[in-house]
Amino acid sequence: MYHHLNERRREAVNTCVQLLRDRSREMALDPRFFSHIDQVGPGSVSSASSSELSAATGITSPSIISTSASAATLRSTASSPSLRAREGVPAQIARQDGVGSPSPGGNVRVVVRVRKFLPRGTLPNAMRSKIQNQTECLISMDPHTQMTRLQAPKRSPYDRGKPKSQARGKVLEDKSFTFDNSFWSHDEEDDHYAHQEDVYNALGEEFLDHNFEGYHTCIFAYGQTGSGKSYTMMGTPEQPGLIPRTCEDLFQRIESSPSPDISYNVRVSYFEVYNEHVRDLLVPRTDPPHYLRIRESPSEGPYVKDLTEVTARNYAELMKFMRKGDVSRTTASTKMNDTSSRSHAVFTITLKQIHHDLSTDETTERTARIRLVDLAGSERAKSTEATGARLREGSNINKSLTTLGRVIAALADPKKTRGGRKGKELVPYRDSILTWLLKDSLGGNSKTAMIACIAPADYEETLSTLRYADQAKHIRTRARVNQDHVSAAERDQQIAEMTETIRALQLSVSQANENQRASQIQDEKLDEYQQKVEKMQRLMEETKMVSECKIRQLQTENEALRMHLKLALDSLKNPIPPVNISQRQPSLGSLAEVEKTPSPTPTREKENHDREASPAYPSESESEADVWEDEDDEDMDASEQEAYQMQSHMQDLLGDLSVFKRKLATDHERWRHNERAATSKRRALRVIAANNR
Ligand SMILES: Nc1ncnc2c1ncn2[C@@H]1O[C@H](COP(=O)(O)OP(=O)(O)OP(=O)(O)O)[C@@H](O)[C@H]1O
Repeated sequence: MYHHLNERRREAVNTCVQLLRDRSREMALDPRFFSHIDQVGPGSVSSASSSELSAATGITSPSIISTSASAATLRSTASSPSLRAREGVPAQIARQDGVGSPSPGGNVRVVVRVRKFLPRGTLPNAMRSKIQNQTECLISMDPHTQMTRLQAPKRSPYDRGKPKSQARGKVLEDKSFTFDNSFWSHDEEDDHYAHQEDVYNALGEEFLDHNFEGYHTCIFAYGQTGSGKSYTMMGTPEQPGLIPRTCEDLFQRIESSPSPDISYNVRVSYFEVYNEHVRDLLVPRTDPPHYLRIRESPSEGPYVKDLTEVTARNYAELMKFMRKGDVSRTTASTKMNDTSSRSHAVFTITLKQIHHDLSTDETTERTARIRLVDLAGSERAKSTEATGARLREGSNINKSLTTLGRVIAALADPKKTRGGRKGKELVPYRDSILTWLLKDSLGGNSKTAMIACIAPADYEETLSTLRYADQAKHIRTRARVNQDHVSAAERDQQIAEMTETIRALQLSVSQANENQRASQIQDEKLDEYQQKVEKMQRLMEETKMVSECKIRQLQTENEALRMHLKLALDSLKNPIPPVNISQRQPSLGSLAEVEKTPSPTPTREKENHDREASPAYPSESESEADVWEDEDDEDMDASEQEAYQMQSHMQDLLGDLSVFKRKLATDHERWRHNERAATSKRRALRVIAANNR
């Protein structure tokens, strides 16, 4: 039974290979591709044949046989031009029906690339000494089998000649691994030297084909620091890497699209994960840095909230955004790399293709996400001799890469990924920001490739990278075409719904504006009223002060009058006893003296004369006592009169005072009443203003 099944499987694969060869010849493929296919010949398909075929073509065997897009998929090979995307897309889009038609995923595609020795002048100090010690290249690659061989370094002189068991250090062995591609970028003199262009042709182009078919893709570069990740992904202006080449090819394909029925929309975002924080690379740096949050949606998986996503209308615009993000990326000079990437950078292009079929009036939308990730390099604190911030960065980089390793290990283990909920929880995506964000790319709806970058002369680091990569080969993702098919009726309904939503939104916006205006008016009124109240308060206080001053003055006056009155009454009650006349009458001698006085006043003279002439004036001979009595009586009358006048004046004053006091009390009461009213009005206005906000 098993044998029979195996036989049938072999037959099917052979048919596929034949089909593949025919189609490939039709398209005049790169000869390297044929040599690759030849490896997957009838003799070699029995063990793990499907995965080898997948390695050779980038697709899995079931899809070759069964999907309607098989012919198109066959054209999407490592070195083929993207004819499928350029020619086939319109037809395919029109042909595809249903929402996100399922298509089998595939294994993560794993390629490895070894870099050259770097010129000594360009090397950081720490690497110079390292390379001085290890000038031999430990890597060899077979372009036919795509095998990468890691040779153990020569044993130390101390251990030379001794049996392995007696050697002092660890016994190092040669190791071999087979990957989907082994890119030899060590010696340009060699025939199989892989330039930047070759890497793009073998991997980037095929992945772009997948994008035009509607698949999400992800290519990430992994490797120790200084191994060539950024060179492979970004490259240099003279030698552009995978990202700029993908951008260029993308717009070339769009611009040469033969179908006028398809419109394209390209959006781009760029972020970095630095010290377990996400930072938008398309917005200017801020101090302190602004980090973004991660959310998870049931349909799209984890995503970065509020990430800038801009539309790029042509290649130049796309490159402008790429450069802008690149400049903003966190890099630093370390002992291992002068421009070491201290963060994981994720460059994402979203390609939307909208095809409208005029004959049926139907619309088909395909959305593909192209994720290109340049990871920070794994590093050993000992090699980098990092301290402080660099050491912290290094440990965070290592933490996320270790988690990535655990995620890869879990995904590669069928026991952990198969089955229900329980199995899924075994993949520790959430243990680092990087793995959480790459969740979909690593184990979900995506076609994914890993580029393992290695240095030519570092046995231990290279072995660890190759083991990592070897494990990743076993991961299967579940990529599907992300396509929405909308009939004319559905589209009309959508438009009606959207129009309704827009109307409701406009209404709420205008309502909000009105509310804002009303609250502004309320605020202005409140301000005005407050100003009035303050003015009134000031006036009241001034009036109060004047009143107080008046009261004080009146009180003083009152006091003075009271004293005066008291004195007057006292003097009335206790009149001054009449003064003895003899005391007052001057002596004759003295009168004589008076007479002798040279110049009596004319008045006195006149009085004397009058007195003599008029009987009304008593003569001097009349008794002096009578004169004094009359004078006393007159004095009494006058002072009594004065006292009465004063008393009545005082009573008037006291009356005025009490009237004034009453008035003051009324004013005070009115002022307090106004104050209370103002306070309650203020409170009411504050409540109205708060309700309006
Ligand atoms: N294939 C290659 N051909 C020529 N030069 C290369 C190649 N790969 C890497 N280099 C050079 O090696 C140096 C280190 O490479 P790169 O900066 O890409 O390393 P990295 O892995 O990104 O390091 P890090 O993780 O520290 O950022 C650079 O000077 C780069 O130009």
